[in-house]
Amino acid sequence: MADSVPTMYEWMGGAEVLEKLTEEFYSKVRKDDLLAPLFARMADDHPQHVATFLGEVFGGPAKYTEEHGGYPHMLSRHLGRQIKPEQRARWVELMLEAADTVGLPQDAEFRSAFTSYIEFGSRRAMANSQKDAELGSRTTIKIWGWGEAPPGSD
Ligand code: HEM
Repeated sequence: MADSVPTMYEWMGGAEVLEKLTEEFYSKVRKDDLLAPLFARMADDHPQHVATFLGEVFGGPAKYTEEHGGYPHMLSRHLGRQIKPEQRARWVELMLEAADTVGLPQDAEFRSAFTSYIEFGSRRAMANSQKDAELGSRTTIKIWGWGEAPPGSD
C-alpha cells in the first residue's frame, strides 16, 4: 500500500521543477534587502545545489549525499552566519512565493507537507547558524514525507 504512494519529489515533477524553483527563489533573494547581504558571495551553482539537496529531502535520488558532501556540507554552509528571525521569515516567504510562481502543485496535501519542511528546515538552519549552536548528532539528510495527509486523504 505505502509503495503505491508517490514521493513528494515525483509529485512535484522531479529535478527539473526543483531547479526552476531554486532559480526563481534566488533571483528574488538577490533583490531582497534583508537576504541579499547573506548571499552576496554565493556561487553561481548554489541554486542548483540547493535543488539537488531538496530533491533528496523529498524522496528523490541521494545525489547531494553522493556528490556534494551531504548533510555535513549543508550544515557547514550555515554555521556562524547568525541568521536573524526576520531573515528566516523572509526566506520562507520568498520560497513559498517562488513555489506559486513556478507552479508547484497546489493541492492541500502537497502544499501542507512542503510548507512543513520549509518551516522545519529554515528553523534548523537558523538555530545551527547561531554562535555556540548545539548541533545534535545527525549526519545524514532527513527525508521528508507526506505526514498526516498523503495523496487521496479525506
Ligand atoms: C529548508 C531550509 C533550508 C535548506 C534546505 C537550505 C539548504 C542549503 C544548502 C544545501 C546549502 C549549501 C549549498 C551547496 O552545497 O553549495 C545552503 C547554504 C546556505 N544557506 Fe541555506 N538552507 C535552508 C535555509 C536557509 C535560511 C533560512 C537561510 C538564511 C536566511 C539560509 C542561508 C544560507 C546561506 C547564506 C548559505 C551559503 C551560501 C553561500 O554559499 O554563500 N539557508 N543552504
